[in-house]
Amino acid sequence: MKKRYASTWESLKEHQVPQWYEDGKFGIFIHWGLYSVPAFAPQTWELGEVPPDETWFSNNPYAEWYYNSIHVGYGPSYDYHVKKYGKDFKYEQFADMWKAEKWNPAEWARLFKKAGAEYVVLTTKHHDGFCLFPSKYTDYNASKRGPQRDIVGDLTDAVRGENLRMGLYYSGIVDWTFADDPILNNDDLFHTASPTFAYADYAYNQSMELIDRYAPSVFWNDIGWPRQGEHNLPYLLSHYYNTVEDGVVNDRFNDLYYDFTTKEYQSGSANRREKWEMCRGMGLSFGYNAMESDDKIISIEDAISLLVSTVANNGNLLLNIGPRADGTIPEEQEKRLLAIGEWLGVNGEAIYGSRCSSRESIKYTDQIQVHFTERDGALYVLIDAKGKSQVSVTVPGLSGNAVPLDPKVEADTAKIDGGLRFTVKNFGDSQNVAVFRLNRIM
Ligand SMILES: C[C@@H]1N[C@H](CN)[C@@H](O)[C@H](O)[C@@H]1O
Repeated sequence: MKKRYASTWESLKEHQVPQWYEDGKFGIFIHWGLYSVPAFAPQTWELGEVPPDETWFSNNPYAEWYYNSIHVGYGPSYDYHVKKYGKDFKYEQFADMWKAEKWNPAEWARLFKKAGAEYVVLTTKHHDGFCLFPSKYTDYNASKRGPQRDIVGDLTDAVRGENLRMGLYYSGIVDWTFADDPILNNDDLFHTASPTFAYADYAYNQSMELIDRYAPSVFWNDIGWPRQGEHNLPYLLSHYYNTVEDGVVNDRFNDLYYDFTTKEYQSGSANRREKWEMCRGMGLSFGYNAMESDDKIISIEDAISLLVSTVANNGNLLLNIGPRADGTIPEEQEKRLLAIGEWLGVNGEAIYGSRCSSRESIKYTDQIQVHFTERDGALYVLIDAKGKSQVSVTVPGLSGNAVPLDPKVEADTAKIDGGLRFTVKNFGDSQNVAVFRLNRIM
């Protein structure tokens, strides 16, 4: 019997995180839209590295913030815009320059499958208010302008065709088509952005539209929910769960409710006793930044380290790609997705369907880290060499026969000082993280 949720916080709190989200571990975030046309931002900091003040917002590394970055009227993006497009060029003009002429959603979906992702989350409306779906509530959308197609629907079909879950991102509290005072600090972000009841109804209506049209497995709201519409949330979320029984929502509804909490780069917190998700771009931006060349984005080793450390601490990794305006995925981003997929192809047994071990991760003085996951009565030991070609570490309190999942890993294990000493001489096809299975949990 399908559970039915009432539009009350009490009823919503009975919702459990579904097994597919606990098991899935790895998703692909996609930021694609008008901002992909200029594809520019200064390469400054990771979110959380510096305070979210005027310096951050006027030197915003997020290319998808291009509208606000030029709207503040000074700074690197403003200077770039004036030089490239001219002072009088309006952001909205990008709506007729974005053609997605080389876009092949089936190709994207095949790549995400090869990357070992279990779910995908696509922006349906970012802060600029441009919708990637044929919304009844605005013509400022991709079926009427630019690509002239239902981007959300076409990708949803392709992703589901590869048996992956499709999630949708919605910019709940910020929409610069309703309120576009320049945002220069977090007070602007949470309090002056879209302050009207009219916008709250708009956000509610569009969210219902997305739920009813696409039944997304993830409803990924961003930044917050319009304060004037908080009373609507129990109905919206119960409608969502009654429509998508195994759907999940994040924690960006004004801290009122969540299935999973979120971290973004260095911002946010993770509690390994709860389900959480780490999201980040491959570089400093979510939207494509043409300045972010191969040497400026996360290395393959660091991406695998991030996946392993996130999963071992009860998180999922939602790694973002920023496609070009024409619909192609930059080669350097594709290279990382394929490498993660190859690593998961060899070591995925320790990742998919695993659960957080009671053993906490260990960081050794030379930065080497050892993480643990558990699954079906086995303990997995994931040794992250952090760039070293050979490592030797003793893991206390372990015993038993440790078998590398990658047959090309050359390693010895020995009982020593009440623990197991692992000496890895060759990481085989496992980049910088060698994984061992112990068939009984000690
Ligand atoms: C996933 C990211 N979330 C932030 C808000 N913290 C957005 O401002 C950013 O553009 C991106 O969508």
